[in-house]
Order: sequence, then structure tokens, then C-alpha cells
Amino acid sequence: MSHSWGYGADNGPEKWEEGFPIANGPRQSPIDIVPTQAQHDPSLKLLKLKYDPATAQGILNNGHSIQVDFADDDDSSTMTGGPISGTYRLRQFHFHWGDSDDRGSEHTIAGNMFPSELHLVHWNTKYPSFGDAVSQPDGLGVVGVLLKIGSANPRLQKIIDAFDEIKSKGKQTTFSNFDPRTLLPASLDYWTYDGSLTTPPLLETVTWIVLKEPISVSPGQMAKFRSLLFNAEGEERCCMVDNYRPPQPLKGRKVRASFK
Ligand SMILES: O=C1NC(=O)[C@@H](c2ccccc2)S1
Ligand SMILES: [Zn+2]
Repeated sequence: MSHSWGYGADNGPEKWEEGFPIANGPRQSPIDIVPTQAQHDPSLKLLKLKYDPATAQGILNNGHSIQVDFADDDDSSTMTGGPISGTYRLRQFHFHWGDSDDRGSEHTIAGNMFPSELHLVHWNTKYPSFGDAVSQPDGLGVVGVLLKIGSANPRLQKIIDAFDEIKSKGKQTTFSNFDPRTLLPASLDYWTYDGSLTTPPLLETVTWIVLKEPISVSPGQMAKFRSLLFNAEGEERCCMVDNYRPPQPLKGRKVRASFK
């Protein structure tokens, strides 16, 4: 693909295989999670997320989503337990969302799409850096949290309030003293399976941990996400919406549940 990837008709998920043939690989993400087909695995550990708010650095519009970046030069913000072994460091979190409330999540639950999905991206500290880990089969651990339409979520508001400063591609601003744990639902029950990045380069290096319990977001808050732009300042205006990859074939993989 000569031009860069995106989510439009000419450069979207249906075209990514042209530049990234692994798009048709054996462990692609996202997937449709069918709860009745997920097997409870009693050997799965509790998910342990320990985040230091001081590691929050900034919030960026990267032209595909908005992401909050974290300092990952020590073990201040980590994921342990769950289906992974060892310690994974939080690198960033970001969202995927739709142009309307009936779509936008990447994972679906028994065929049901949610209006948005939060991804907390962690990398395995057995490797020297995120850049090294991203190409290793056990390199990344991403926690996926579904967002469902309901009452306004005050935990999202600090992120949403930053959107005016990062409306277009390449814009960033400081974002400090934020604990992503405040975004998570009460229960850390999860489904887990071996998958991939959901954007190019689509590397098959992600242990996925999708939480069973969604968090709420209001229609007004979703409208703020939809006011962000894919384009840089001065380029043709293109609303940042539908920045999600649809579910991919399971290809024989098993999805395990941490709960009965
Ligand atoms: O869960 C994922 N969501 C994304 O946008 C993909 C990604 C790609 C590169 C870095 C971080 C995340 S992988
Ligand atoms: Zn993502």
C-alpha cells in the first residue's frame, strides 16, 4: 500500500493485507468473544494492575486515535498475574470508537458491538524495550475494556477535557497525575486469548485480556470523541470516527475465562 494505512475506504482494514500480509495470519485480533464457548480456566490468576499516576506523561492525537503515554523506564506502572508470567509495563492507553453508538468496539461479545473500547498496552520486561517486545510472541499484554452507553462517566472527563487541545493529528499536550485504574470497572474478571495488534503492523505478539464488565460512557461524551480529527491542521477535515478493526477469524484458537 503506497499511502499510509487508515480507516477509510481506500486504506482501511479491508486493504491492510496489501501492505501487511499477516492480516490473514493465524492469530489476528480483534475477535468475537462467545461467552458460552469460553472455557473457565481455574489456573488463571487474578489480574494485578498497579499504576503510579506520576508516570502519566502526555496525551497525543496520533492520527488514528488519541493516546495517553506513560513513562516506562522503571516498574512504577505494571501488570502482573492474569494469564501472563513476569512483569509487563504500561506504555500507553488509547480508544477505538464508532460514528454512532451501535458500533466502535474492536472485540464483540456474542456478536454485539459496543460504542467504544479502551486498550491499555503493556510490554514484557523480559525484553529491553517496547520496541523490542512488540515483535516477540509474548511481547505485549493489552487489557481491553468495553464502553457501553449509559450515564456520563466522570472518570473519562479529564481525558475528554484535553480533546480541545489535541483536535488534529500530531497535536499533543501534557497529561499528568492520572491513574488509569480509575477507568476500570469494579470486576477484573476477564477473557484471554493469543492475538495481535489491531492496527498495522498487525504483529501476532499480544496476549489479550478483555474485561467482562464494561464501563459507562454517555452519548454526549461519545460526541466529544467524534469531534476529534484524523487530519492534521490545514488538511481536509476528516472526523476521527470508526477507527476500529472488525472481528477476525478465530482459526482454532481457544478463549479462556478467568471466571465461572
Ligand atoms: O490493541 C491495539 N490497539 C492498537 O491500536 C494497536 C497498537 C499498535 C501499536 C502500538 C500500540 C497499539 S494494538
Ligand atoms: Zn487499540
